[in-house]
Order: sequence, then C-alpha cells, then structure tokens
Amino acid sequence: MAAQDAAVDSVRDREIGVEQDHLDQVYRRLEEKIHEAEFLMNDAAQRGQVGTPGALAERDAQVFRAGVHLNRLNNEFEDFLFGRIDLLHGKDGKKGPDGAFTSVEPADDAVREDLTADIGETLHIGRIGVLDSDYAPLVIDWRAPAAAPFYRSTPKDPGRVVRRRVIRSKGRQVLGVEDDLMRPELTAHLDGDRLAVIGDGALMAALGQARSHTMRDIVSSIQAEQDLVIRAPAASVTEVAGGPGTGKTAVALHRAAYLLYQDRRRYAGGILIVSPTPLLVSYTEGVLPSLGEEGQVAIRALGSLVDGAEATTYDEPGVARVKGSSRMLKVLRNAARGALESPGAPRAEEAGQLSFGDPEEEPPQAVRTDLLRVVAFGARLELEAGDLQRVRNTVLSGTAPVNLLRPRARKLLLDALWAKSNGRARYTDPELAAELRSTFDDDVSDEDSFLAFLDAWWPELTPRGVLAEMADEKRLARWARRVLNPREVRQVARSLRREELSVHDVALLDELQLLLGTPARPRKKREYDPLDALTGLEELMPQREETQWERAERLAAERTEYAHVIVDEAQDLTPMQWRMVGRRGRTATWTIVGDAAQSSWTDPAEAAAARDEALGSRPRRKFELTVNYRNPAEIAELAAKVLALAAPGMRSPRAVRSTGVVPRFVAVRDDLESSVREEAGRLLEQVEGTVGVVVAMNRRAQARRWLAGLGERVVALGSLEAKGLEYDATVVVSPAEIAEESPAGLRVLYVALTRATQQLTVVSGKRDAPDGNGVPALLRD
Ligand SMILES: Nc1ncnc2c1ncn2[C@@H]1O[C@H](COP(=O)(O)OP(=O)(O)OP(=O)(O)O)[C@@H](O)[C@H]1O
Repeated sequence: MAAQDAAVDSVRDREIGVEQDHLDQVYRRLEEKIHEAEFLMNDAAQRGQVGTPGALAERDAQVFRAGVHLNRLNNEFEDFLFGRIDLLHGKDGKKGPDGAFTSVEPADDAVREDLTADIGETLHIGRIGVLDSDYAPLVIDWRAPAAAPFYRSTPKDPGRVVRRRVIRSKGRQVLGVEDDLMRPELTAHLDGDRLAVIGDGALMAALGQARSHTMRDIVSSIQAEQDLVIRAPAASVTEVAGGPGTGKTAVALHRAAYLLYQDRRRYAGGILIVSPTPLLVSYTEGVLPSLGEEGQVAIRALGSLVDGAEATTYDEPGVARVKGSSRMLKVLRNAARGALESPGAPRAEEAGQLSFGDPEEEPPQAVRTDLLRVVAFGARLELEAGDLQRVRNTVLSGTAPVNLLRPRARKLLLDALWAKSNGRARYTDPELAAELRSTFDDDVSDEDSFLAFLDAWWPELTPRGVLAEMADEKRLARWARRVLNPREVRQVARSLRREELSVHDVALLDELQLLLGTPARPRKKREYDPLDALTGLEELMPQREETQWERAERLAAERTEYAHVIVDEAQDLTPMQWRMVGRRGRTATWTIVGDAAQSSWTDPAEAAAARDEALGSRPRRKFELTVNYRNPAEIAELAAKVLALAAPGMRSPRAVRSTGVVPRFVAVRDDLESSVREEAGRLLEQVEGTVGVVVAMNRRAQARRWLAGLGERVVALGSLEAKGLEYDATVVVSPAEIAEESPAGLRVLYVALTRATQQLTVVSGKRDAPDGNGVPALLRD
C-alpha cells in the first residue's frame, strides 16, 4: 500500500514539475512583455521632446496603451494559469487567432481501432492570453473560443478533449493538479508517454473552502451549464433563472468579463451591473479585477444608481410597496407640476403682503408670486393672480419637462404684458410693430423685478426639492388624489420627512429627474490639471483636444446609459426600479439573472409587467441553472420545506455535495441575545471562515449589539440584506418573525436559510412555536 502511495506521489510530483516548467516559461515571457511595454512608454516620452502636434497626439495615445498594458501585466494574478486540456488531433488543420487549432471534432483517424490515441495538441488556460515570441500560444485566455472545451467537455460529450486538468498555484509556484478523464476508454499518449491522471474533485475542493467577505472568481471550475450562459451571444436579452447557490451572480460577473474580451470596442460604452444592496456590491467587487477587467464595468447598488444618492435604509414593507408600485407615476407627475405652486422659498401669502420692488424693505427671497408688476415704455403694467394662473395653465398643458418649459413661460408672460401695454395699437405697420415688440421684450426681460419674479414663479425644480414637498401630507394628498388612500398618503409623507433617503426613494428621484428635465447650462471651463504640466501639452497646444485619459474619465462621469446592463437578483426590482434601470440601457443588450422564489417584492406580477416594459419587444433567450453549489444537501433539504410554502410547485436546485452535518435547532424561552451570541460563538469555533447572523429587519441594530466583540468574521444582517451573500455558517433567528415581516416574508426566509456553505443553526423564539426538538412550526414536515 505504502509503495503504491509513494508511486502515486512520485507521478503527482512529476506532473506538478511539468506544469511548473510551463509556468516558469510563461513568467519569462510575461517579463519580456513588461519590458516591451516599458520600452514603449520611454520611447513615447522621448517623442515628447520633439513636438509637432501630430507626434504629440500619437505619443499620448501610445503612452495610454502602454500604460494599460503594463497595468494588466503587473497585476499580481493569483493562480494566473489554472487549466490545461489535452486534445486529440482535430478534423481540419486550421488555426484560430489565438494560435490554437479551431476544430471541435476529432479527426476520423484520431482514435485507433485498439482504442489507443496520441495527443495532438495541449492548451494551457489562464486569466489572459500569452503568446511566445513565435506566436505559439503559451496560455489561452479563458474567454477565447479555444478555451471553451475546458468548460464544456463532459465524458458524455467530450469533443477532442481527452484529459482536463485544473492547476492550482500561488504566485509563481504550482501547488497541485487535479485531472478529469473525458475519454476514460482510451489509452492516450503524449510525446510517447502514457497520459497520467491525478486525483479528482477540483470542483469539490473549491466548494469546501472557507469563505471570506469577498467573492472569488470561479474560472478554474466553471461548469458546462454555466459556461453556456457566460458565452451566450450578447444579442438582445439573456435571461437566467436558477435557485439559490446555482452561481447566478458568479456567472453574471464572468459574463461581463467575457463580453469585454469578445468585443471590447462595443462595450467601451460600458457595462452596468445592478446589484440589490451595497453589501452585495462590496462582496462581488473584487471578482472582475481578478479576471483582469476594471474600468469599463460599473457595479452599482439599486440605492446608488442616481448620481449623488447612496441610500442604504429601507422603508417599512407597506411604504416600500407603495413607493415601488407604478401607481407612483401619476403621483410624481402631479407633484412635478404642482411643486411649481409651492416652491421651497416662502410663498407670498406666507411671507405677508410685502410690497414689491424696494430692496430696503424686503429680503430678496420674499418675492410675490401672485402679482407681476413691471414698468415698460414709462407705464406700469401688472399681471394679477388670475392672469398668471392662466399663463401657467397654458404652459403646463404640454407634456414637456417642467424645467424646460421655463423659456415658454417667460415668452407667454411677455405676451400677456404686451397685450396689456396696448403697444400693438401704436403702429399699424407690421415691421414697426415687430420692432417695437422686440424692444419691449428686451426692456422688460432686463428688469430686475421681472427676473426676480420669474425665478420665484417658475423656479428650477430639483428632484430632491420635489420629494421634500411630497413630505407635506396635505400637498401629497392633493397630488395623490384617487391614486393612494389616506393611510398610504400619511405613511408615505411621514417616511419622506426622514432625513435619509431610502432605497425606494432613489427610483422616485430618477423618475422626477425625467419629469423635471435639466436645463442646458453654459459649459464649465475645464479645471487646471497638473497632468497637463507633466506632459507639457497644454503650453504647446493651447486649443488642444482632450486626451484619451480625459475623455475616458469624462465619459465615465457623464455616463447614464450603458452598452450592456446586467441585473442581478432581478426578481427583487420594483416596477419603479425597473423604469430607473431601463433608462440606463435603452439601446443596450441585457443579461438578467434571478430566482422568482427569492423575491421580496410583494406583487411579482406587477414587477414582471414593468420588466417587460423596460425590455420592450427585444427577443429573449432563456437559460436555467439547476445545481446548487453553495448549500450542502442537509441545508438545501431544510430550505426546500420553506420553498414548498413560499412558492408551491417550484423545484429546488440539486445540491452537489453533502457534509453529514444536519442543521441545529435551538429554542429560546425569553433571552434571544445570549442564545444567539452563544450559537454564533460556537460556529466561529467550528468553521474557519465567516458566520452570518440573519434577523428580521427591525432587529438589525439590536443584533449588531448582541455580537459586539466577537470579531470580524461574524456579521449581523437584516433579512433583506442577506440577498446574494454567503457564509461558512449562518444563524437564522426566529423564522416566524422573518416570515411575518411582509407578504413576501416566506420568500425572504427562504433566502435567509440558503446562505450557508457548511453549517446552519436556527434559533427560535416563542412566536416560532418550537417542538420538543426545538424545530419551529414553519420548518416541520
Ligand atoms: N462552477 C463553480 N465552481 C466553483 N464554485 C462555484 C461554481 N459555481 C458557483 N460556485 C460557488 O457557489 C456559490 C454560489 O454562487 P452564487 O452566489 O453566484 O449563486 P447565486 O445563484 O447567485 O445564489 P443566490 O441566488 O442564492 O444569490 C459561490 O460561492 C460560488 O463561488
């Protein structure tokens, strides 16, 4: 036995040695490429000394390209090289742009009658492609077509692949290899030696690893059904459904990297990934940089999609339900127009009957808006409340955004004043009359009193300002007439009086932005940039174009529309959020991943209708992921009981592994705190990685206090914040409380129960009616 083990070890060492040699060669080549990039940078800098404008622009572009290149190469990639496939000879002898043979099918004579075969091609797969100096591929980028068989090949449908190998390395050292044989029936030879096969279970090893607070990429173990989604053509809409832990988030991130690789020019327009919470954003943020992609992808939480907003608080379920519903559209339309009547500055009647025009007597903000008085051609002209209302109604009868109607309002005011001035009667000659009118307009619109009036009577409205107006219950009741009931009006108004924006307020802000419009402003002069001094370009070309850097920066800052939009946890978007997200991808292609069974939105049918509207008539391709890579079978089985209640008829994904550790149940009489603390402490001792404690939303703050001092590996989460996250172990506190939080509570509980990769403890209170074993009513058979 010992001799056999030793033999296996020596084969393993030999195979590791083979991969180590290859990795050394790759790093030598990478160093050469870094030198090349540095040379390019230096060369470009030299050119700066002799500067015709053309040469300077070229230099700028070259510095930019070389900089990007260097940056990617210098990036310390963990396991830079992670895979290898050994392939039979292919059907034809054609090579693709990555230097590999393109054929997917083996040549007719690739396998001899006695089931022996020779390996015709060996490809190494890594995070980026590297060619040697003869353009032979040392490493194939994982996203290249030639790498697809690494993910797709199965013993049932092996194509040309004989052996698929996962290589584990750290820095520059190969630590291990794991092989899968795709054609176990063959005796294959590579350069005359029999092909060795080492170990199995690369995927299982990855799944069993301790979790940290950041997600890892899965490039070395993407599964075939996931690969189909990642490489699906970008056309129109790709919809992916799958239960908890099936890799939807992971697949969405890898798809972003794939799309960029495949068509960088097209996606220079940016890829937006919409994520439900800031916690999930920070959990996933590291994955794209680890795949060598940064910059062109923006991952934003739903509460941060509008510039300047960073909402993290949640409304109570009842309020969220109103704010998320498309009923709000009508309310917002009324508010956007109605807010003109009640601008933030005190209105005339509130400010008292102040006379108009004498700066001594009156603070500048107390301009009356129910009377316009000007002097023109030596006479005093007035428009009174009734006249003004008529003008306003005429202007507002159109559908254009309110702020953009201001020039029209100004014009109609002048018309009304002109009508009062009798100016038209003075001349019958049309040319003279027109000239007089133009002088009249110029005179009046230069008058301070006219300008001050216009500012007060038709102020530029901001989304935030209008939302603040909606906090006034009486006003909101007017705007929401026949749309919201009095209770809803009271609740929404009250929620808007809070200082912080809620996640649902952000979609309202975005809608208001559209309803109000942004008036054109004079272009701001560019600020002084120290980089200009460095490059010396500013002095040489005073009228210069912006550099590529500046352009990239400007586009990123200005970007509100993207070339591809990926929506994670799509089941949770409210109708108002779909409208907000839809506006960011009007001409985009889309990838939408989600699981209806995990939806925390109360009315999925309404949300589905809003989603259809956002996506329009674009054709959709649907995919389904069926394997749960996160939860062991023991946890998945328990969660399935809640699924049966939350979404009857929906199937659970198949759990891919089992740990033998069943969930633990603890019943508590009165003191939740000490039990939760104790259970969290117990789990911290049993697992190496993170522990999540999930409680009902209204216990969030409390739960944080309970866990104080237990260290960074443990976190307290409100049920809605647990979306998409995972931990080595979780404590779910009072399933009944979570389930009763909202009409979607059972689905939220299903989310909470599916967060652990190893262990789950359920702590029940009185409300849970636990049985003698501590199992709460909701989780019994
Ligand atoms: N092919 C794979 N190889 C290794 N790990 C994988 C693979 N696919 C998924 N995983 C792991 O499984 C876990 C679940 O993945 P992910 O969070 O993407 O699932 P999800 O479908 O988004 O789940 P949920 O709907 O519950 O949010 C992650 O730890 C992920 O790294």
